[in-house]
Amino acid sequence: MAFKVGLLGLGTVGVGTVEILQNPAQRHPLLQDVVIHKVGVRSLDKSRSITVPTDSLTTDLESIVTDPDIDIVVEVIGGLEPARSLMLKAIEHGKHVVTANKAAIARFGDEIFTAAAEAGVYVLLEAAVGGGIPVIEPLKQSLCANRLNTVIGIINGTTNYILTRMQLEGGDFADILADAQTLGYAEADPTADIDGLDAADKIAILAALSFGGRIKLPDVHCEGIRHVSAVEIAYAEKLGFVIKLLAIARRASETTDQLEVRVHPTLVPKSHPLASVNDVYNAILIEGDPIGQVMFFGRGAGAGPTASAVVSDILNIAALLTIGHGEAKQVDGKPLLDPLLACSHQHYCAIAPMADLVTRFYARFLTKDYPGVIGKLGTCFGDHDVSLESVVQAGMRDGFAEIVVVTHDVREGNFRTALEEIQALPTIATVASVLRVL
Ligand SMILES: NC(=O)C1=CN([C@@H]2O[C@H](COP(=O)(O)OP(=O)(O)OC[C@H]3O[C@@H](n4cnc5c(N)ncnc54)[C@H](OP(=O)(O)O)[C@@H]3O)[C@@H](O)[C@H]2O)C=CC1
Ligand SMILES: N[C@@H](CC=O)C(=O)O
Ligand code: NA
Repeated sequence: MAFKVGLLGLGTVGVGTVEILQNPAQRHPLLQDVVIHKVGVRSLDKSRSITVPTDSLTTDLESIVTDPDIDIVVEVIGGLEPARSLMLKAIEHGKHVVTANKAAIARFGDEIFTAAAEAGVYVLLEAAVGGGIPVIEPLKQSLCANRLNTVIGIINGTTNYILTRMQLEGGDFADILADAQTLGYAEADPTADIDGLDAADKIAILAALSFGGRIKLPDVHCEGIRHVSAVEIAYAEKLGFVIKLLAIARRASETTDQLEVRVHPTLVPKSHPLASVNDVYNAILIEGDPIGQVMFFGRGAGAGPTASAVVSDILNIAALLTIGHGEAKQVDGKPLLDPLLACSHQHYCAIAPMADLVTRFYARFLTKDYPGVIGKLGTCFGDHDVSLESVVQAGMRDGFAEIVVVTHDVREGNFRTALEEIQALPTIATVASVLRVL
């Protein structure tokens, strides 16, 4: 039995996918039953590192998603449109969909999964989060017996690559970003990586799967790495931390159903398992009851790793088709979907305001070098219940005394109010940096 794939996109991930499908030896035998029927691209003239039959290449992507011969549409063009419309049309035409497109799923997941449930088809997205790391399928299946509490991840390969190289070798941000683009890690528009938007899309998807409800993307607090300077990386190092762009989703407290869902650069203690996740590697640490902590680690971007996830989704669908998806069990004339593989959440999760977040903070101040400055800082913080774990007067910078503070766990709203008062003190020249600490 041959299952026909319509591939939308032949860029980094599309090429990686073709490479696996064209080389089935020593992989799962089911791969031999999967054939690439058509490939949709923007330009027919572009030179490609792989060869596909010229009569399968087309710029008419609509003809792929409506082709009655195609069983599975693989969407790896990226972006919002026409990716959204093409996926919806494929579903409407009874095709299963595999996508790596976290941006489209994070924004249009409701519409896409509702349409898929209506049509009795699967939309699988293992490649959309953590590239090659299996994390979507484990959340849906292997971990489904757990009450999950926390998901913390390094889930953007480009920023992890940049931060790692900044930490290890200094180096110019723009040059390092250019390397990440050459290696195929970055999005078509790398601001999605640098400003944390790609990680926000991914944590919204992970939170929805972990906590059983949809997430409104604007509810995800999102900060990127533009303001992480070499100075902060050096201070973090001295204090026993590394700086990572973390994406965090967790229950805000035992007593409410509210979640925290946020992305921001974070000082991570060097002893923490996420601290040693470097370069393009991603890792997702999940905590649940009764499993405790479990961590997934691997390459979060790049052609081969991402294609590994795409092809595993194709094979999952091929396996279901092999045993006769839709032929045996039907409800209202529609094929019954495996409830552990399909997405069927209806309600939206409530997200706690950032002001209520309880966390540690790092802050760096430039002050006039008068006696009593540290005391004034301490008083402002103390007035707002912000207790300090360490205060270091580190030296002079640009004629100002540099003071670095790390707090205990405090309420973010209180910390920000104290910071406003501190900023207004005549002795304070600048609040040079504020970062959260894990
Ligand atoms: N790169 C990575 O490491 C990862 C990427 N992803 C996701 O995978 C998806 C694809 O990424 P990637 O492979 O890097 O992207 P690329 O930019 O490398 O490739 C995009 C492909 O889609 C084609 N394409 C784009 N728009 C259109 C259009 N309107 N009509 C026809 N063809 C179009 C392009 O055609 P042409 O070649 O003719 O220009 C190209 O072949 C994205 O959603 C991305 O977020 C997920 C995980 C990792
Ligand atoms: N641009 C993304 C690619 C994978 O999703 C990243 O850098 O992680
Ligand atoms: Na994955």
